[in-house]
Amino acid sequence: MATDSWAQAVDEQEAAAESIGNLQIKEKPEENGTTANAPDSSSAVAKSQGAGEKKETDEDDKDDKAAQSLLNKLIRSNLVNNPNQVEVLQKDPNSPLYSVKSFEELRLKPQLLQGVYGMGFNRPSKIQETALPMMLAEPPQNLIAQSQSGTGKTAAFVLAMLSHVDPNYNYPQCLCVSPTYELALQTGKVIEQMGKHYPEVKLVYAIRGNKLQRGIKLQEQIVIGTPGTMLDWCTKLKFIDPKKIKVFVLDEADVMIATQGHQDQSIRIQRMLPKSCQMLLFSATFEETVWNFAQRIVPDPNIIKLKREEETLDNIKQYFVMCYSKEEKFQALCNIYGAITIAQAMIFCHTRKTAGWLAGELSREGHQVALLSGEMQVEQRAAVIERFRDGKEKVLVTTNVCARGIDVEQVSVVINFDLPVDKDGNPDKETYLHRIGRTGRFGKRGLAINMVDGQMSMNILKRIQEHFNKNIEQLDTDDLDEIEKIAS
Ligand SMILES: Nc1ncnc2c1ncn2[C@@H]1O[C@H](COP(=O)(O)OP(=O)(O)OP(=O)(O)O)[C@@H](O)[C@H]1O
Repeated sequence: MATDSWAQAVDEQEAAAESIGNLQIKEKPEENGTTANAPDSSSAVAKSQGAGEKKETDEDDKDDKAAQSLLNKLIRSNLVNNPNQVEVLQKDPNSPLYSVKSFEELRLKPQLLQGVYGMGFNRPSKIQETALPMMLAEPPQNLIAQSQSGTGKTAAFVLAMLSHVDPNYNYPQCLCVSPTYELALQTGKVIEQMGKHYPEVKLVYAIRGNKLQRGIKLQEQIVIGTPGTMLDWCTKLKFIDPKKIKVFVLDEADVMIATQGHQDQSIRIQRMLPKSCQMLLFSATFEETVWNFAQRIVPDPNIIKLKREEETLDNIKQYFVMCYSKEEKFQALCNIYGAITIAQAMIFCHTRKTAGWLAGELSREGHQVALLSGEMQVEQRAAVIERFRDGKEKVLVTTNVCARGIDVEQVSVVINFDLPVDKDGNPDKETYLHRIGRTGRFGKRGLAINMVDGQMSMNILKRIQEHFNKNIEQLDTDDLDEIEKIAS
């Protein structure tokens, strides 16, 4: 498919594509330590956007934030190392700002300290250094915290919730709302792990499918769930007495506001809570809409921000190859593979169809190829990325939507089989930078090869080049000596 016709191809694909709204997680939370009243997984599996809510657009055109966020959680095993400094805006600028370098300084309950160390945490992460003293202060302080995924936000608010509950009282004291069932489950798992040595504290999931008998009052101290069910449990069903809530956490605020209705439901829950209740809101990004929402949820907040480390194109050698069809592009790719040793490469295509075709052709050529495609469920996608990250496959072919926001650290070669363009056919510079660029963390050199297949894509390439003011050299893939040079 020529790049020029991509928009049409996407349209066709969208018309035919199935929604990926049925992302499912099968596992049931473990029941050791902090006890979880999890619903039967077969009945409780809800749609990622909430059962019954129709997704507005199809996968190839939609930035499915909830799925991305979940994927990142599933494949991440470590803290993201961010060299930036946290910015702190205190409610009361005159009060001293505490920051801790160890968990001991927080004077946690011994059971919780044991839980924290049991999870392998040696010291607080950058965001935790400042957020934890604020959250654990007396009287408790409200907090809005923004930092990219993987910087330790979940662990921080879980520790705050576990510290504030009183296990002697058998009623809900902490509410935590998450945008989807799957994200709620992930947080629930962290609560269970961290509360492993604190079995008196119990947890229940307020999610569609967890049907409780009418008239009951919850005994669990922590309720985690999606906003709609949580609201019903506080209002119509009265399983929770909102007046007794001490801590209210709103997680993944940026994902939350992407779903119509979640904002209103969250605000309605918040309005029922007592003035003394501690309000905590977390977000990976902080655009205007998130900020407006955050201010409605959290009165008199302290604010902590940790800026994302910017990617750059320094240290990246960029080339383009002139072709006239996808077959020629494939041939050029084979020539490159024939001439240089590529440990691992990521190849980006516009559509699932091209990605599927290319993966098939490459594997016929004997390459170990992994394909990341939109129709896969989120867990399958996580498994593919994990295998690739572990080096089990050497080539990962994907569409941009699938791979957006995912860092596969060791990849030194990125191939744009199709150049990234936005819906209007303009160069998508941000995506280009994200695909090719590197942060200080992976400061090693990289190689980027762009496949151009006509005048239109040549124009796009020129605009990308001008924007970044970095030269993209032409590569003649029929000349083996020339290809060899790029690897040196
Ligand atoms: N202090 C710490 N020391 C070591 N590892 C930590 C620490 N805090 C959190 N982690 C680990 O780092 C990873 C990211 O943490 P966490 O999930 O809390 O981040 P997050 O900012 O909430 O990101 P996301 O929203 O994507 O989950 C997890 O694997 C977590 O177990």
